Amino acid sequence: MDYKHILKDLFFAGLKSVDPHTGVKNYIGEVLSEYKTGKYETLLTIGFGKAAYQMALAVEESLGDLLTNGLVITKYGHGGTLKNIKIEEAAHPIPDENGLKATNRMIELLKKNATEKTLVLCLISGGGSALLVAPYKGITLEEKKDVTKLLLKAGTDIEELNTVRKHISRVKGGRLAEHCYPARIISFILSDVIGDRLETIASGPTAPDETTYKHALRVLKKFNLFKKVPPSVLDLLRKGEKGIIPETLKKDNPVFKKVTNIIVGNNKKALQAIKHQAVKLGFNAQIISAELSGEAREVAKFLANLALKTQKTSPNLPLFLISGGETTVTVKGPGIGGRNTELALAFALEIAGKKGITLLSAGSDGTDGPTDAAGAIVNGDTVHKAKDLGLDPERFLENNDSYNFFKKIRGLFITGPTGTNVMDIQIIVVDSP
Ligand SMILES: Nc1ncnc2c1ncn2[C@@H]1O[C@H](COP(=O)(O)OP(=O)(O)O)[C@@H](O)[C@H]1O
Ligand SMILES: O=C(O)[C@@H](CO)OP(=O)(O)O
Ligand SMILES: [Mg+2]
Repeated sequence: MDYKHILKDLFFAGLKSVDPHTGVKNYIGEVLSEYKTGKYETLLTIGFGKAAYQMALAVEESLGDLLTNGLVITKYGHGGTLKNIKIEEAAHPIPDENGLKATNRMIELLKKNATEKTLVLCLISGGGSALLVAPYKGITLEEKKDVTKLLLKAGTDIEELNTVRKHISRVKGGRLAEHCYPARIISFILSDVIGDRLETIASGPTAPDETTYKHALRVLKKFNLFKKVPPSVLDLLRKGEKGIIPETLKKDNPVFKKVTNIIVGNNKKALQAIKHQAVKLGFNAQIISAELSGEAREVAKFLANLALKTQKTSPNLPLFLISGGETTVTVKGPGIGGRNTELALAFALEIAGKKGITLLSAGSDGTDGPTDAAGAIVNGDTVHKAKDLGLDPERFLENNDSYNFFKKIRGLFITGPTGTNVMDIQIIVVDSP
């Protein structure tokens, strides 16, 4: 049986359950009832992230003319036009001038409007760290871009990456909430972080930060970046460590008395919907974890072993094994790829020649790394198919060139931007050999 279409349908069923538009509508009542207490004169919407436009659209549809003003920043190609909320587009994952300008405008907007009588609705989704960009005094945008590039390439996980980003920013690590003070803030958050850690999603602009300058320096040390990062960045972090400049906002800060953070969708919800749909189609299904992390090719080995073992021992075949999370790739080669195509290629090598196992691995946002694919679909024939075409799969993996590998063998899974963003999803179907 060819499971490719079923895997794709299941993936889309998962995405539907974490549609940010629906997520916002599910919780908008909280904003409305707060606004209707009569305490507020101004209702402002701000937002940033890959799902920002979809979230803003839901807000405009729900609140209409109650909205006073708004500005959200999303990734290029993810925007649209709204009546009351201005949509700006900027670069991700490396920030750019557009992001910087839009963020400055957002800070101005907050400065002008933030009073006790203002209710700020803040729409947060993954990608926000790059899109909401305001380097700390003494650091230029170019320097910020350099640090981001270095950290991404080094294979930092999102906690580590954002620990550094939070400490060189005027808006991350709770500092955006400070710009809103004394206004009331309700943040709707679409989580693309393992464990839904508020301080990590989009670098926690409205959440208390548990990390310190010391932690940020530790990250640079761990990845041997002391000599590589711009001196201004090292200098700032060291000043922070010595207490010369203030820390990011901690949980006892009075600013947070004004803030409510609400998660409106996450990876786990998508996995549950996939399981539900698989069962509805008459299959057995099991969620492995919504917290997969680690080097993509290692995670691939773990999943392949699990699938092979399941094939040998489970009485319930065909069985769908569902997982999610966010792996990391330490990019050593010159190739093109993302976490999902890398994982899929490594998985294909592990199950080469075996019958009955198919994997789909894809980014829920529809973009895997700097590519136009969401991920890839592989089975036991993938490696043979490549070899028949004269390709060396191991070589492609070594070069971190998984995108080109799948492009050549037509194994890419392409969806275009999906409008949502809840990390990555793997669905494996295990059938008898
Ligand atoms: N050649 C490559 N092969 C595999 N992964 C890569 C490659 N180049 C970059 N990446 C990975 O892509 C990730 C960024 O992908 P992206 O989908 O934009 O991230 P996110 O979904 O978190 O915003 C980084 O973790 C980086 O390690
Ligand atoms: O914005 C961010 O900090 C992260 C996590 O939320 O998202 P992404 O990995 O998509 O950049
Ligand atoms: Mg992605």
